[in-house]
Amino acid sequence: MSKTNKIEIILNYHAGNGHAKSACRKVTNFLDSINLNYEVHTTRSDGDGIRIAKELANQQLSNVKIVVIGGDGTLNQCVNGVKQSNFPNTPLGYIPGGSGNDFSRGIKLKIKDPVRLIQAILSMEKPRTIDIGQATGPNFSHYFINNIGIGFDASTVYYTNHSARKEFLNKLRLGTLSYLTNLLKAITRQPAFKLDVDYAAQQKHFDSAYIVVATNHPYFGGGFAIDPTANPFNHHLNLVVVKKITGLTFAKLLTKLLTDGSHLQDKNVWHIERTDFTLQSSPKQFGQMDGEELNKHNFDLHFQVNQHLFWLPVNED
Ligand SMILES: Nc1ncnc2c1ncn2[C@@H]1O[C@H](COP(=O)(O)OP(=O)(O)OP(=O)(O)O)[C@@H](O)[C@H]1O
Repeated sequence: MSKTNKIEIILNYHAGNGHAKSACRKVTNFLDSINLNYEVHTTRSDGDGIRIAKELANQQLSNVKIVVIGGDGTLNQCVNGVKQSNFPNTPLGYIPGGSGNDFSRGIKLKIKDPVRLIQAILSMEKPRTIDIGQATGPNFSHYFINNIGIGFDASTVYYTNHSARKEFLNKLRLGTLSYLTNLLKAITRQPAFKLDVDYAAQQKHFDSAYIVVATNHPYFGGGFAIDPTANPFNHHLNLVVVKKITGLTFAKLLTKLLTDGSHLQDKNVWHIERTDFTLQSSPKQFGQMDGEELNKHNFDLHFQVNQHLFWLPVNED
């Protein structure tokens, strides 16, 4: 790629409770200081990230880099927008500005400062290929950057989004605490449900699934490593199923998950790493995709690993 002449910024100023907005200001001040042309496209409502990214990708402007500033939900929308465009391989740059930022954690993005990151993005000659997930089913077809969860973690996302304390805790930069307090609420309310998994010509049935997460990298909920072995560069997705357990057994498992990741060895946890698998769950449960609510459904989804090109300075190790 030759010299970048313009940066098209897609900004969700709402993300991270002002964090994305302030990151964008730092980036645009820097771009002004080096006289590099840019345009800021702000998302105004749900779904805008898809629309704006699709429109920009369709323009196929040469010597232009598209850079997303927002949280995981915004990046999810922009990836889906580009994939829906006539040029689905259009690379995306990303400056994390959300409250959870699980994608940047999962790909081990080391540069945190927005100005240093835009400098690194500008200096990249070739985009980096990073795994993403793809989930398809009747009436559903989406790409995801982090994970899709059914049950417990999705209930936690639901209660967090509908909690009056979320904004307050986010203001204190305590988004993870907000997630944690609502996790306790989900423990008391999430029922067990039936789950069928099809993978590599094998079937596995669960009568009492409780946490089900198909994931591209280790993290969900703002830094909890649901599967420490997942790797966004190995061209596989991981699936973690935790059976319904209660009381002290659950408390012990949760402690393992929150501390050293040894929960994967627990007899109540099942996990696989595959290029694709199918999940069917019933009755209706909450779902989440990259931290965004999917509402309640009987899920019937085929998962497969996919890739996208990113202007992101990351390595596999
Ligand atoms: N102008 C806007 N006003 C309100 N909500 C918006 C606006 N633009 C986008 N959104 C919504 O913001 C949500 C995405 O937020 P995002 O995930 O990027 O930030 P976050 O939740 O702070 O970060 P993270 O997911 O990393 O914790 C989406 O639901 C999207 O529809």
